[in-house]
Amino acid sequence: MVRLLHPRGTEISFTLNNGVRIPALALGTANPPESIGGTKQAVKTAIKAGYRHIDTAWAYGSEPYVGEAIKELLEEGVIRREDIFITSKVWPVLWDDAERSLNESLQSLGVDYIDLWLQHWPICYAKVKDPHGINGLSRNPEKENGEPDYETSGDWIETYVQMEKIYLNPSDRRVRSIGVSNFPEQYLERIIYECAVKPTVNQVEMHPKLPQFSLNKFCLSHNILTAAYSPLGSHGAPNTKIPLVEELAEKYSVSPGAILNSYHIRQGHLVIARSLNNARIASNMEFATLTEEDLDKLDNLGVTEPKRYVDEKWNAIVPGFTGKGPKI
Ligand SMILES: NC(=O)C1=CN([C@@H]2O[C@H](COP(=O)(O)OP(=O)(O)OC[C@H]3O[C@@H](n4cnc5c(N)ncnc54)[C@H](O)[C@@H]3O)[C@@H](O)[C@H]2O)C=CC1
Ligand SMILES: O=C1O[C@H](CO)[C@@H](O)[C@@H]1O
Repeated sequence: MVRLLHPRGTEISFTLNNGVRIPALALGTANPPESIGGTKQAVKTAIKAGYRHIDTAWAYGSEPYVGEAIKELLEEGVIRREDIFITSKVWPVLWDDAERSLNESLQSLGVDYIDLWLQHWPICYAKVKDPHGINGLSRNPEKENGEPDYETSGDWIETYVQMEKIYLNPSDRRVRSIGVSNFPEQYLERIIYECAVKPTVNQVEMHPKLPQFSLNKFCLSHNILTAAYSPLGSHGAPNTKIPLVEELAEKYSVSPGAILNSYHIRQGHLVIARSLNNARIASNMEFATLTEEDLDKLDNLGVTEPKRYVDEKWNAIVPGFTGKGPKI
């Protein structure tokens, strides 16, 4: 058994390409609708345990619960606003109204700035009213034939252009940094070529079964940090059951969740893991100083057992996605 003195994942941070410091490990809040109310307690537990980064989005419906947690933590004197880092995102139904997205996120979160604001997907969706949707809009609008209802006249770069305008306005302090999510290399190239502000982060699905070698190489060469979402394999955390991950958890005396998070932090990537369970929130913070050999073995799973878990049918419009669900 290897025992090393080391920090926890929550104590490690990186620097974005605009100089802003970002905590490496975030608590995810894309909780299912039936348990979304548990988000408030999870955020409070996480921050009290040492997490300093919360990942949310306009589309998750979790922002009001994150907001309630932050309000109480501020009132209790546990943290100051500047002690925590909040990431939020613009969903593609607001592809041409980033201003509305930002104002609604700020309102729901009860804060006056967001630390990192991402374009959630390079997609333009039609705006369809839905009283059960997010702030009155359908999250994933569909046509009568069940196909995704894209705004075909839209250009996904419009969202980023609107975001950078807000970020670049010196009298506007609502956003400390901007970035993207689910962007393949060729889309990043277009942003770098056509826009004034290079994204600080590209948040993508990433774990040993989807190590994103080529995208990471591209992002590293452009000083864009990659952030790993669904590190545990999303719903039900299937990656925690991988025998190699269990073996490494035993070797380092940490949980399988901590091995999966450390896999990214050890390589200089951000990582976002979700849980509503106090013990798991705490165990996911542990950090294992995985060796090069361990990392190589984990990377090899991307060759022998490749899998993408987040691949819904409306994603298929983005290069690299099939829209056919988790099996590839
Ligand atoms: N930008 C984007 O398009 C996306 C961003 N995200 C962000 O990334 C976050 C994390 O990704 P998710 O897909 O939510 O999945 P995840 O990979 O974090 O796994 C969540 C699942 O793992 C379980 N779990 C957590 N810790 C565990 C442990 N130690 N042992 C066993 N089970 C454990 C949870 O109960 C839940 O079922 C999201 O909550 C969201 O904030 C997620 C998907 C897409
Ligand atoms: O962020 C997101 O979360 C869901 C999957 O959990 C996905 O639709 C979106 O990109």
